[in-house]
Amino acid sequence: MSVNETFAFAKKEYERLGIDVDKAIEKLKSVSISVHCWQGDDIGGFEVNKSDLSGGIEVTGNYPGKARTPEELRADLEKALSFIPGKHRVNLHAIYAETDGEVVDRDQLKPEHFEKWVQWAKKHNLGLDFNPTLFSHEKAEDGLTLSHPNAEIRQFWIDHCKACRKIGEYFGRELGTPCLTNIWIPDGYKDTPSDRLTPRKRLKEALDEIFAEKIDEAYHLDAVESKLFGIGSEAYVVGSHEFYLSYALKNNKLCLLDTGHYHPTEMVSNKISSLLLYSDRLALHVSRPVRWDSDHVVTFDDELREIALEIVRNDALEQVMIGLDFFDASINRVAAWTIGTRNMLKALLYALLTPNEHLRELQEKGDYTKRLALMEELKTYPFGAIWDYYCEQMNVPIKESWLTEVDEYEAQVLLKR
Ligand SMILES: C[C@H](O)[C@H](O)[C@@H](O)C(=O)CO
Ligand SMILES: [Mn+2]
Repeated sequence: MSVNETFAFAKKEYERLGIDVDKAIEKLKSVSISVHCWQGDDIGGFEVNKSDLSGGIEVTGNYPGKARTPEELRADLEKALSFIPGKHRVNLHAIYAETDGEVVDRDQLKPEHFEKWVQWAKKHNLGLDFNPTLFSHEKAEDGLTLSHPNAEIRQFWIDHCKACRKIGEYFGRELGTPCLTNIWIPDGYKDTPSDRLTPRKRLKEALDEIFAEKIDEAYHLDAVESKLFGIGSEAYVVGSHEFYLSYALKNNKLCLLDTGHYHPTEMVSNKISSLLLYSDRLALHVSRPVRWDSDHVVTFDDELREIALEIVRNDALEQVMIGLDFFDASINRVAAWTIGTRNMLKALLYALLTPNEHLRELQEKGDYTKRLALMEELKTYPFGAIWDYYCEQMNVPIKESWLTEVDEYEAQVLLKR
């Protein structure tokens, strides 16, 4: 059967549940996912004086062909995006600045250092998001940055974050879509602290200074990302979930929830509706923790579907800024982007094809039998036929056919690096 024939059959199945399939597809077309550049080069960046990866995050694997230059990284991103339906965004880090061989320290970064990224984004109709990089630097060697007891080091990182907000604003003004600039810091202690409050006071003061300059939200939004622990900060992280949730609510910033940054049984899907009650917007780093914050490639698993269902059933596609955050160096990196981003979009389509109103009514009248039965039966509805049709409509390869092109790209480009 052709894609259209299987689609026609599947569409009738969903219409029987009262789903407007065409409307669901149109809605999905409007969703932009922020694709993280750092999967393409194992969070290396392009600084003249590069430091080793630090900050308590790990990239494992040594699959050949990672991008070594901005041009290679942009080419790999273009290749991956050619397999991903829809119009999306690319999420950059400050270490991806292009300074033409000049040594520019992070507190001195300027919009001009990202001009090539903006020209590229314009050419490919992409939005850009941004992150200050408060790791992989000599001034972050002891694992402390914005909360550091040394005022000079703290000021360096405050100035770096201030510079990054201006770069984010530049992205927003140039591209006509607000840039989300997300601050994550590695600050914490390996072992039991003797004082949890003082570092958090310093972080709060640092953030207050960083955000003192108001930037038009038409061009720029601020997010703060919490964490539970890192390698070397197992006992205590200054920027905990409670800290940033409170800070974001009190200062009207976006709280960014990374799905790898909570206890293994603590689900981000369970948090979204609570935040939506108190904040206009929130942000996500969708990742897949295996045993710890391992940043595995996102798969089409229960939690991904549940996150998508929470966003869709609460009509929050405009309020939740969906970013991805995984870095697997054990597989082809173009394939990693493709798998993870297509899965995020699949999960959103799955949620858009779910009779959410009917399920809500079943819950409200206490019919938990039908609620469970229907949610389970939906898992074997012909969702894949709708996804294939969507991919074909969006001129991207259907099913695993994109792998052929990835193999060719690997042979002709990646393995020659
Ligand atoms: C590279 C990112 O800033 C990083 O992954 C951060 O978002 C994070 O999740 C750290 O664990
Ligand atoms: Mn993250």
